[in-house]
Amino acid sequence: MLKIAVPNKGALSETAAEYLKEAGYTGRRDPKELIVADPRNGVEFFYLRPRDIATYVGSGALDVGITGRDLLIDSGSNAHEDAPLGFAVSTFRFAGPVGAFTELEQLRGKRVATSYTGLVGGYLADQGVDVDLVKLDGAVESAVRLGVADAIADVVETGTTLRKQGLEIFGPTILKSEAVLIAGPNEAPGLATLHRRLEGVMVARRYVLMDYDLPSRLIEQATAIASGMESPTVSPLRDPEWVAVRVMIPRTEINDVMDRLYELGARAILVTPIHAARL
Ligand SMILES: Nc1ncnc2c1ncn2[C@@H]1O[C@H](COP(=O)(O)OP(=O)(O)OP(=O)(O)O)[C@@H](O)[C@H]1O
Ligand SMILES: O=P(O)(O)OC[C@H]1O[C@H](OP(=O)(O)OP(=O)(O)O)[C@H](O)[C@@H]1O
Ligand SMILES: [Mg+2]
Repeated sequence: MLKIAVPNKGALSETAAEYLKEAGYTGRRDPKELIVADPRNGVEFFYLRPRDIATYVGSGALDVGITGRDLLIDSGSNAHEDAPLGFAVSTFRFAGPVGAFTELEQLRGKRVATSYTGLVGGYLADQGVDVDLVKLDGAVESAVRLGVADAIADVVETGTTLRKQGLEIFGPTILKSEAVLIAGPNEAPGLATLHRRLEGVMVARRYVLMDYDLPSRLIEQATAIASGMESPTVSPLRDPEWVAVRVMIPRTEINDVMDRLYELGARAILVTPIHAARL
């Protein structure tokens, strides 16, 4: 059985559970369950605190896990990133009171609050900037206003939390983070299957199928607008002057591509979701 560590709460847990469900695994029904066996798929899930997942996987106690790249690096564990998963996307940034700091150097000798002392300490050591790190558990954005730090380093998604506390980001991006599949030091049979299944979920979420009819003389121009994964599927229609075309396109481009294809002369443009994929 492949032993898989999954987040039991927090920002990663809900989407991680959805990914696993869409990948065909049986998740827990009750949030109090900590261990769930899925013998049909040859795996066992361990619901753990996101911050502890890299520790369990790095030690070899569990084979693989889903966590954040920032948490993986922060842990200093022996686990490694196997695949990015495309959700819980954020950046890790320094922030200070509006107008107070413009560059990293200005942090020298200052108090910097963070929940990620491993990640931030490592980064600052690489940059040769000595600071006084203040370790907090969360809600780090309040640390400056409350006087325990001069600046902070934390997860930024929209930047709303920072702004509400009168802070602004400055200096270089410490890390671009997202949820990742991690693996431990031992070889884990079954990891390749899990990896392919999760990648399939990512593709199914990110792409849609677009079908349309087109005068056949326009196919080259249409391919320049939407080229698909390898190349569009082109099928004959009863009218020899027309063809039916199918392409995969990123969800974010649906309306732009439809507008451009319609202007070119495509008609009956239909978009359908993908439920599962193996590329
Ligand atoms: N607003 C956010 N947007 C994207 N990713 C986020 C966000 N907040 C936290 N994360 C990511 O979630 C992971 C942290 O997970 P964890 O569940 O410990 O944090 P949390 O959501 O702060 O939980 P809690 O605050 O309940 O302890 C990190 O990988 C972090 O980058
Ligand atoms: O840039 P934003 O969109 O505002 O999101 C970033 C915030 O979200 C997370 O906080 P969370 O709510 O998990 O609280 P925490 O700081 O106590 O962990 C993170 O720690 C930041 O504070
Ligand atoms: Mg949080």
